[in-house]
Amino acid sequence: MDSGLYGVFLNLAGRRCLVVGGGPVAARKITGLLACHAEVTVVAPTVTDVIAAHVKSGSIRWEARAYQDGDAARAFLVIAATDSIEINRRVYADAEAAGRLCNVVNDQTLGNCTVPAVVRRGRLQVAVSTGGAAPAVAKRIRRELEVHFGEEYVSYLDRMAEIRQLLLGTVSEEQRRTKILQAIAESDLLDLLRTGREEEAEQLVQDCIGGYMT
Ligand SMILES: C[C@@]1(CC(=O)O)C2=NC(=C\c3[nH]c(c(CCC(=O)O)c3CC(=O)O)Cc3[nH]c(c(CC(=O)O)c3CCC(=O)O)/C=C3\N/C(=C\2)[C@@H](CCC(=O)O)[C@]3(C)CC(=O)O)/[C@H]1CCC(=O)O
Ligand SMILES: NC(=O)c1ccc[n+]([C@@H]2O[C@H](COP(=O)([O-])OP(=O)(O)OC[C@H]3O[C@@H](n4cnc5c(N)ncnc54)[C@H](O)[C@@H]3O)[C@@H](O)[C@H]2O)c1
Repeated sequence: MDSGLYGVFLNLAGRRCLVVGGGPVAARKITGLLACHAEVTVVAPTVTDVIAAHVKSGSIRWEARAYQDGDAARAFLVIAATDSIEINRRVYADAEAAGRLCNVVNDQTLGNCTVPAVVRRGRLQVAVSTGGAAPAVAKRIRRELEVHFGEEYVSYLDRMAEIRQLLLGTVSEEQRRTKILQAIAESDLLDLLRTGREEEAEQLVQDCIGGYMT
Protein backbone atom coordinates (compact mmCIF):
# COMPACT_ATOMS: atom_id res chain seq x y z
CA MET A 1 0.00 0.00 0.00
CA ASP A 2 1.31 3.43 -1.02
CA SER A 3 1.40 6.08 1.76
CA GLY A 4 0.78 8.92 -0.71
CA LEU A 5 2.93 11.22 1.44
CA TYR A 6 4.74 14.11 -0.26
CA GLY A 7 8.23 14.63 1.17
CA VAL A 8 9.44 18.20 1.74
CA PHE A 9 12.20 19.90 3.77
CA LEU A 10 10.93 22.83 5.81
CA ASN A 11 12.96 25.97 6.39
CA LEU A 12 12.17 26.56 10.08
CA ALA A 13 14.92 29.06 10.93
CA GLY A 14 13.36 31.73 13.15
CA ARG A 15 9.87 30.29 12.68
CA ARG A 16 7.54 29.81 15.64
CA CYS A 17 7.06 26.14 16.40
CA LEU A 18 4.76 24.95 19.19
CA VAL A 19 5.26 21.65 20.99
CA VAL A 20 2.29 20.62 23.14
CA GLY A 21 3.40 18.14 25.80
CA GLY A 22 6.73 17.79 27.58
CA GLY A 23 7.54 14.06 27.73
CA PRO A 24 10.35 12.07 26.06
CA VAL A 25 8.65 12.11 22.67
CA ALA A 26 8.26 15.92 22.80
CA ALA A 27 11.93 16.10 23.83
CA ARG A 28 13.00 14.13 20.73
CA LYS A 29 10.97 16.38 18.42
CA ILE A 30 12.42 19.50 20.14
CA THR A 31 15.96 18.24 19.48
CA GLY A 32 15.09 18.02 15.78
CA LEU A 33 13.51 21.48 15.74
CA LEU A 34 16.51 23.09 17.47
CA ALA A 35 18.85 21.48 14.93
CA CYS A 36 16.90 23.51 12.35
CA HIS A 37 17.13 26.78 14.34
CA ALA A 38 13.39 26.93 14.97
CA GLU A 39 11.96 29.24 17.63
CA VAL A 40 10.42 26.67 19.97
CA THR A 41 7.72 27.13 22.61
CA VAL A 42 6.57 24.23 24.77
CA VAL A 43 3.14 24.24 26.39
CA ALA A 44 2.86 21.54 29.07
CA PRO A 45 2.21 21.35 32.82
CA THR A 46 5.35 19.23 33.30
CA VAL A 47 8.53 18.70 31.25
CA THR A 48 11.40 16.17 31.31
CA ASP A 49 14.87 17.11 32.57
CA VAL A 50 16.15 17.32 28.98
CA ILE A 51 13.50 19.89 28.10
CA ALA A 52 14.04 21.77 31.39
CA ALA A 53 17.74 22.06 30.49
CA HIS A 54 16.83 23.65 27.12
CA VAL A 55 14.58 26.10 28.98
CA LYS A 56 17.36 26.93 31.45
CA SER A 57 19.88 27.57 28.68
CA GLY A 58 17.42 29.88 26.90
CA SER A 59 17.14 27.70 23.77
CA ILE A 60 13.36 27.34 24.10
CA ARG A 61 10.40 28.91 25.97
CA TRP A 62 8.19 26.93 28.31
CA GLU A 63 4.63 27.89 29.25
CA ALA A 64 3.90 25.68 32.27
CA ARG A 65 0.19 25.08 31.73
CA ALA A 66 -2.33 22.94 29.89
CA TYR A 67 -3.09 23.56 26.20
CA GLN A 68 -5.62 26.32 25.55
CA ASP A 69 -7.84 26.61 22.49
CA GLY A 70 -6.23 28.85 19.92
CA ASP A 71 -2.58 28.19 20.95
CA ALA A 72 -2.01 26.21 17.76
CA ALA A 73 -3.06 29.09 15.52
CA ARG A 74 -0.03 31.13 16.61
CA ALA A 75 2.62 28.77 15.27
CA PHE A 76 3.93 27.84 11.81
CA LEU A 77 4.33 24.18 12.84
CA VAL A 78 2.57 22.46 15.73
CA ILE A 79 3.54 19.17 17.32
CA ALA A 80 0.82 17.54 19.40
CA ALA A 81 2.88 15.37 21.75
CA THR A 82 0.75 14.87 24.83
CA ASP A 83 -0.20 11.38 26.00
CA SER A 84 -3.89 12.25 25.56
CA ILE A 85 -5.57 11.47 22.23
CA GLU A 86 -8.37 13.90 23.11
CA ILE A 87 -5.99 16.82 23.72
CA ASN A 88 -3.96 15.99 20.62
CA ARG A 89 -7.17 15.85 18.61
CA ARG A 90 -8.11 19.34 19.87
CA VAL A 91 -4.65 20.68 19.01
CA TYR A 92 -4.91 19.25 15.51
CA ALA A 93 -8.43 20.66 14.99
CA ASP A 94 -7.19 24.16 15.95
CA ALA A 95 -4.10 23.84 13.77
CA GLU A 96 -6.07 22.60 10.77
CA ALA A 97 -8.68 25.38 11.16
CA ALA A 98 -5.85 27.95 11.12
CA GLY A 99 -4.09 26.28 8.16
CA ARG A 100 -1.03 25.24 10.18
CA LEU A 101 1.25 22.25 9.77
CA CYS A 102 0.52 19.76 12.52
CA ASN A 103 2.17 16.50 13.56
CA VAL A 104 0.31 14.22 15.98
CA VAL A 105 2.52 11.70 17.75
CA ASN A 106 0.09 9.10 18.98
CA ASP A 107 -2.37 8.59 16.14
CA GLN A 108 -1.06 8.35 12.60
CA THR A 109 -4.52 8.97 11.17
CA LEU A 110 -4.45 12.50 12.67
CA GLY A 111 -2.21 15.40 11.68
CA ASN A 112 -1.23 16.68 8.24
CA CYS A 113 2.47 15.79 8.39
CA THR A 114 4.77 13.21 10.02
CA VAL A 115 8.38 13.44 11.14
CA PRO A 116 10.88 11.15 9.38
CA ALA A 117 13.98 9.46 10.78
CA VAL A 118 16.91 11.59 9.58
CA VAL A 119 20.61 11.15 8.82
CA ARG A 120 22.41 14.51 9.01
CA ARG A 121 25.83 15.05 7.46
CA GLY A 122 26.38 18.76 7.05
CA ARG A 123 24.24 19.86 4.12
CA LEU A 124 23.18 16.28 3.38
CA GLN A 125 19.99 15.01 4.95
CA VAL A 126 18.49 11.62 4.21
CA ALA A 127 14.94 11.31 5.52
CA VAL A 128 13.15 8.00 5.99
CA SER A 129 9.41 7.46 6.25
CA THR A 130 7.56 4.18 6.45
CA GLY A 131 4.25 5.98 5.99
CA GLY A 132 3.43 5.29 9.62
CA ALA A 133 3.69 1.53 9.07
CA ALA A 134 6.63 0.90 11.37
CA PRO A 135 8.59 3.80 13.00
CA ALA A 136 11.02 1.27 14.51
CA VAL A 137 11.92 0.17 10.97
CA ALA A 138 12.49 3.81 9.96
CA LYS A 139 14.91 4.05 12.90
CA ARG A 140 16.73 0.85 11.82
CA ILE A 141 17.05 2.07 8.22
CA ARG A 142 18.37 5.44 9.52
CA ARG A 143 21.08 3.59 11.46
CA GLU A 144 22.03 1.52 8.38
CA LEU A 145 22.24 4.70 6.27
CA GLU A 146 24.44 6.38 8.90
CA VAL A 147 27.08 3.71 8.24
CA HIS A 148 26.91 4.21 4.47
CA PHE A 149 26.83 8.04 4.57
CA GLY A 150 29.77 8.88 6.83
CA GLU A 151 31.24 12.19 8.03
CA GLU A 152 33.16 12.52 4.74
CA TYR A 153 29.91 13.75 3.17
CA VAL A 154 30.19 17.00 5.14
CA SER A 155 33.30 18.26 3.33
CA TYR A 156 32.37 16.48 0.07
CA LEU A 157 29.13 18.47 -0.21
CA ASP A 158 30.82 21.70 0.83
CA ARG A 159 33.29 21.12 -2.02
CA MET A 160 30.52 20.25 -4.50
CA ALA A 161 28.65 23.44 -3.50
CA GLU A 162 31.80 25.54 -4.14
CA ILE A 163 32.35 23.92 -7.54
CA ARG A 164 28.70 24.43 -8.47
CA GLN A 165 28.77 28.11 -7.47
CA LEU A 166 31.91 28.57 -9.53
CA LEU A 167 30.30 26.93 -12.57
CA LEU A 168 27.08 28.92 -12.17
CA GLY A 169 29.21 32.05 -12.48
CA THR A 170 31.50 30.89 -15.30
CA VAL A 171 29.61 28.44 -17.55
CA SER A 172 26.53 30.23 -18.80
CA GLU A 173 25.19 27.40 -20.96
CA GLU A 174 22.90 25.34 -18.72
CA GLN A 175 23.20 22.03 -20.59
CA ARG A 176 26.98 22.14 -20.47
CA ARG A 177 26.96 23.03 -16.77
CA THR A 178 24.61 20.14 -16.03
CA LYS A 179 26.86 17.70 -17.91
CA ILE A 180 29.93 18.86 -15.97
CA LEU A 181 28.16 18.62 -12.60
CA GLN A 182 26.81 15.18 -13.47
CA ALA A 183 30.29 14.01 -14.48
CA ILE A 184 31.78 15.25 -11.19
CA ALA A 185 28.95 13.67 -9.17
CA GLU A 186 29.52 10.33 -10.94
CA SER A 187 33.32 10.53 -10.53
CA ASP A 188 35.65 9.20 -7.82
CA LEU A 189 35.87 12.63 -6.15
CA LEU A 190 34.38 11.40 -2.88
CA ASP A 191 36.92 8.55 -2.61
CA LEU A 192 39.83 10.89 -3.37
CA LEU A 193 38.71 13.39 -0.71
CA ARG A 194 38.02 10.60 1.78
CA THR A 195 41.59 9.37 1.42
CA GLY A 196 43.12 12.86 1.52
CA ARG A 197 44.29 12.83 -2.13
CA GLU A 198 43.66 16.55 -2.58
CA GLU A 199 45.81 17.12 -5.67
CA GLU A 200 44.25 14.21 -7.55
CA ALA A 201 40.82 15.48 -6.52
CA GLU A 202 41.58 18.91 -7.94
CA GLN A 203 42.90 17.37 -11.18
CA LEU A 204 39.78 15.22 -11.50
CA VAL A 205 37.54 18.27 -11.19
CA GLN A 206 39.59 20.16 -13.77
CA ASP A 207 39.42 17.15 -16.15
CA CYS A 208 35.64 16.93 -15.77
CA ILE A 209 35.30 20.65 -16.51
CA GLY A 210 37.83 20.54 -19.37
CA GLY A 211 36.07 17.57 -20.98
CA TYR A 212 33.02 19.69 -21.71
CA MET A 213 34.68 22.98 -22.59
CA THR A 214 35.78 22.23 -26.14
C1 LIG B 1 10.95 8.19 12.75
C2 LIG B 1 10.60 8.80 14.10
C3 LIG B 1 10.96 10.27 14.02
C4 LIG B 1 10.84 11.03 15.32
O1 LIG B 1 9.83 10.89 16.04
O2 LIG B 1 11.79 11.74 15.63
C5 LIG B 1 9.13 8.52 14.37
N1 LIG B 1 9.00 7.64 15.36
C6 LIG B 1 10.21 7.24 15.84
C7 LIG B 1 10.40 6.21 16.75
C8 LIG B 1 9.40 5.38 17.36
N2 LIG B 1 8.10 5.71 17.48
C9 LIG B 1 7.43 4.69 18.15
C10 LIG B 1 8.36 3.68 18.47
C11 LIG B 1 8.07 2.37 19.24
C12 LIG B 1 7.86 1.21 18.29
C13 LIG B 1 6.58 1.32 17.46
O3 LIG B 1 5.49 1.56 18.01
O4 LIG B 1 6.70 1.11 16.24
C14 LIG B 1 9.60 4.11 17.93
C15 LIG B 1 10.93 3.37 17.95
C16 LIG B 1 11.71 3.53 19.21
O5 LIG B 1 11.36 4.36 20.08
O6 LIG B 1 12.69 2.79 19.33
C17 LIG B 1 6.00 4.67 18.54
C18 LIG B 1 4.99 5.34 17.74
N3 LIG B 1 5.20 6.24 16.74
C19 LIG B 1 3.99 6.64 16.25
C20 LIG B 1 2.97 6.02 17.00
C21 LIG B 1 1.48 6.28 16.83
C22 LIG B 1 0.91 5.63 15.61
O7 LIG B 1 1.54 4.77 14.97
O8 LIG B 1 -0.25 5.95 15.33
C23 LIG B 1 3.60 5.18 17.92
C24 LIG B 1 2.97 4.23 18.91
C25 LIG B 1 2.78 4.94 20.27
C26 LIG B 1 2.07 4.03 21.24
O9 LIG B 1 2.30 2.83 21.23
O10 LIG B 1 1.26 4.61 22.00
C27 LIG B 1 3.79 7.55 15.17
C28 LIG B 1 4.77 8.15 14.40
N4 LIG B 1 6.11 8.06 14.59
C29 LIG B 1 6.75 8.70 13.58
C30 LIG B 1 8.10 9.01 13.56
C31 LIG B 1 5.80 9.04 12.48
C32 LIG B 1 5.84 7.96 11.39
C33 LIG B 1 7.24 7.77 10.79
C34 LIG B 1 7.25 6.76 9.71
O11 LIG B 1 6.41 6.86 8.82
O12 LIG B 1 8.10 5.85 9.72
C35 LIG B 1 4.45 9.03 13.23
C36 LIG B 1 3.26 8.51 12.39
C37 LIG B 1 4.04 10.41 13.67
C38 LIG B 1 5.22 11.26 14.13
O13 LIG B 1 5.56 11.18 15.30
O14 LIG B 1 5.74 12.00 13.28
C39 LIG B 1 11.30 8.09 15.30
C40 LIG B 1 12.63 7.36 15.01
C41 LIG B 1 13.74 8.38 15.08
C42 LIG B 1 15.11 7.78 14.93
O15 LIG B 1 15.63 7.21 15.91
O16 LIG B 1 15.69 7.95 13.86
N1 LIG C 1 5.42 9.46 17.55
C1 LIG C 1 6.34 8.83 18.22
O1 LIG C 1 7.46 8.79 17.76
C2 LIG C 1 6.00 8.15 19.54
C3 LIG C 1 6.94 7.29 20.11
C4 LIG C 1 6.64 6.70 21.33
C5 LIG C 1 5.42 7.01 21.94
N2 LIG C 1 4.52 7.84 21.35
C6 LIG C 1 3.26 8.27 21.99
O2 LIG C 1 3.41 9.69 22.21
C7 LIG C 1 2.72 10.11 23.39
C8 LIG C 1 3.66 10.93 24.28
O3 LIG C 1 4.68 10.08 24.76
P1 LIG C 1 5.59 10.51 25.99
O4 LIG C 1 6.37 9.30 26.37
O5 LIG C 1 6.36 11.74 25.64
O6 LIG C 1 4.45 10.81 27.08
P2 LIG C 1 4.52 11.35 28.59
O7 LIG C 1 3.32 10.77 29.28
O8 LIG C 1 5.88 11.11 29.19
O9 LIG C 1 4.35 12.92 28.44
C9 LIG C 1 3.13 13.51 28.19
C10 LIG C 1 3.31 15.01 28.33
O10 LIG C 1 2.09 15.64 27.95
C11 LIG C 1 1.82 16.67 28.88
N3 LIG C 1 0.38 16.96 28.88
C12 LIG C 1 -0.63 16.21 29.36
N4 LIG C 1 -1.80 16.86 29.20
C13 LIG C 1 -1.53 18.05 28.63
C14 LIG C 1 -2.32 19.17 28.25
N5 LIG C 1 -3.64 19.20 28.39
N6 LIG C 1 -1.68 20.23 27.67
C15 LIG C 1 -0.35 20.22 27.49
N7 LIG C 1 0.45 19.19 27.86
C16 LIG C 1 -0.14 18.12 28.42
C17 LIG C 1 2.34 16.14 30.20
O11 LIG C 1 2.55 17.18 31.13
C18 LIG C 1 3.63 15.48 29.75
O12 LIG C 1 4.66 16.44 29.70
C19 LIG C 1 2.20 8.83 24.04
O13 LIG C 1 0.82 8.70 23.71
C20 LIG C 1 3.01 7.72 23.39
O14 LIG C 1 2.28 6.52 23.31
C21 LIG C 1 4.81 8.42 20.14
